[in-house]
Amino acid sequence: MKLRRSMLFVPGDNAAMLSTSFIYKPDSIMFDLEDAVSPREKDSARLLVFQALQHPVYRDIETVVRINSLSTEFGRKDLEAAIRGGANVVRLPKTESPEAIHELETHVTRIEIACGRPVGDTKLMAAIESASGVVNAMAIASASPRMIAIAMAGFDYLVDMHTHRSDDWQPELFYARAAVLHAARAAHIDAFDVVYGNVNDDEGFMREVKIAKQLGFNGKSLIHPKQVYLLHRTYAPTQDEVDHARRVIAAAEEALRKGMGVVSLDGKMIDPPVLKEAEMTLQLAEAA
Ligand SMILES: CC(=O)SCCNC(=O)CCNC(=O)[C@H](O)C(C)(C)COP(=O)(O)OP(=O)(O)OC[C@H]1O[C@@H](n2cnc3c(N)ncnc32)[C@H](O)[C@@H]1OP(=O)(O)O
Ligand SMILES: O=C([O-])CC(=O)C(=O)O
Ligand SMILES: [Mg+2]
Repeated sequence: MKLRRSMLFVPGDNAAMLSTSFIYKPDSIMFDLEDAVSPREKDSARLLVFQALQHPVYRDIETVVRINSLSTEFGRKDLEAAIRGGANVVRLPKTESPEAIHELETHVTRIEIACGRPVGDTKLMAAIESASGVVNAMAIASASPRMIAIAMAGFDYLVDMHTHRSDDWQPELFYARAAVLHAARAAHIDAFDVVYGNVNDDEGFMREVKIAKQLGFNGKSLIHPKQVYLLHRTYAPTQDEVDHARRVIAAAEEALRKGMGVVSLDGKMIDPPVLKEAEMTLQLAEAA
């Protein structure tokens, strides 16, 4: 089980951040060449990211590169740098259709062959940032066997929807979160919740982390190192949850020995889905 709770954005033009981001131990590091980099820095950022990808400190951590859209003058050059540099995953921003993934995949395969990487080695993920993207989320999530995740991108999405982010339970994001999550689960890939932009508001960030966890997201895209720690702490099962999961598994094994399909533990039913949930809790605790 590859743990993907935290995917930390690192602006591709920031040499200092590129050289230190691994110390914060996010599950994945995402070097950004898109919106965190101004147009005049795009070329130098691409070179910095190409070099960072090859540094030994990034050998043991999943590296992701957010490229510019292939319809821009930067997209194809970004993709060359990401694949030749050895990025594990390419993140396509503002994805609206499965055709965009097919186009991306054609270029990825061509570049892998050209640079001698095994075909299929580079994985893909898509950020969903518009109403069209949300409506097409299922087709996007299942557009390629290279797809490992889709991410809900709240900033651009809420602009497209003519609204803005609220506090509390965020009704403006509910449909999109649910749609992206269902698409990911149906395609058996991971799902990331939105970036939280106020790095000084831990309480607001934690509110969103709890929503994401409760809905079932694997994790969130992050923009600041302290968000990594806060998120990992919330996603980790508590000792009580681990103890309970162990008791559920023991009860289920006992039931199996006795030939019973369903038993009760502390008055609560234990059946196959309850057992599966307990196993997932232990897997998550072990991986964390
Ligand atoms: C809607 C979107 O597209 S979101 C994606 C694009 N946006 C991004 O990529 C933004 C990424 N985040 C950042 O650039 C920064 O965190 C900012 C600009 C938001 C805040 O930066 P700062 O004010 O410098 O934060 P702060 O002073 O708290 O940083 C503390 C330390 O963490 C480092 N740090 C901050 N953010 C990051 C990051 N994303 N990755 C790596 N290191 C980081 C800083 O370099 C600093 O290191 P130092 O103590 O060694 O000097
Ligand atoms: O992709 C992301 O997570 C961030 C982003 O661009 C957005 O919210 O518009
Ligand atoms: Mg965006």
